Amino acid sequence: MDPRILQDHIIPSLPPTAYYIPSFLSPSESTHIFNTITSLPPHKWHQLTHRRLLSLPSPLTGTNRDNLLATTPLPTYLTDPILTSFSELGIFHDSPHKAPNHVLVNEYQPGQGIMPHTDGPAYWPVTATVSLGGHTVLDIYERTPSTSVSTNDSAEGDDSGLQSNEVATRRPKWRVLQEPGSLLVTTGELYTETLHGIAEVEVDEDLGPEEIANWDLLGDKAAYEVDGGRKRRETRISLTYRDVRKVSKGLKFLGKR
Ligand SMILES: O=C(O)CCC(=O)C(=O)O
Ligand SMILES: [Fe+2]
Repeated sequence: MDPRILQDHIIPSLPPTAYYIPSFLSPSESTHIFNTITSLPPHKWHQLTHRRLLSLPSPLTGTNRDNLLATTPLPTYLTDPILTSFSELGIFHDSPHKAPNHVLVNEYQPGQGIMPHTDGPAYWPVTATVSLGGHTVLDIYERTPSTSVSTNDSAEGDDSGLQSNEVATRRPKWRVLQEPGSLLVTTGELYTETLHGIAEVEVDEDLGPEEIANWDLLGDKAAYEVDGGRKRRETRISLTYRDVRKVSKGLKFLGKR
């Protein structure tokens, strides 16, 4: 991470460290990537109960599901122009491969979300999330000794982190608003010591400076103020970029035809 470039984007009220950049992509770049993804054939997707998912270039393998079989590169709609911008910002500067090698693409309809979880040890502790389509609110929970935690392990559809009764009774400690075209980077203590999730609601409420940790960094506050801090969700696609620590090359003969 290059602190000189990113320091203007730190979300100050969160545990160290999260960075938020509104308008990371232009509207036309966002639309292009969104349309490319929504035009993919349905069979490519992994349908989960609460959302659908693509794990690219491939789902993690091995008993701990922590191993990336690097047989194919990431598709260009995920790399161009995003990886160039990441490298200019120095986001993966300290990571083992100096660049992300894995992307989870999550699509959420209004009313869909993801249970609180941690992103886990298979990845270098940096997650860079690009948001496309509609906005969302990421809820962040403090990790307590009694909290049962699982990792996002999304390829298997198991994204339970907190017990469901805990979710009902525990309020998130922080809320981060992710605008269309924005970039959110989570790392450090925030990555390892907190859980994050997205509530299954059709309308987000109480969007304002009191509740939203990155309110002062938003690109378009008016879009959330106009209806008194309420905003209806639309289809949102998130791209979560990570560097998987363990990479194994595919067996060469499998590539030959
Ligand atoms: O959609 C998001 O912004 C969050 C997704 C997420 O937490 C994950 O894929 O691990
Ligand atoms: Fe996650």
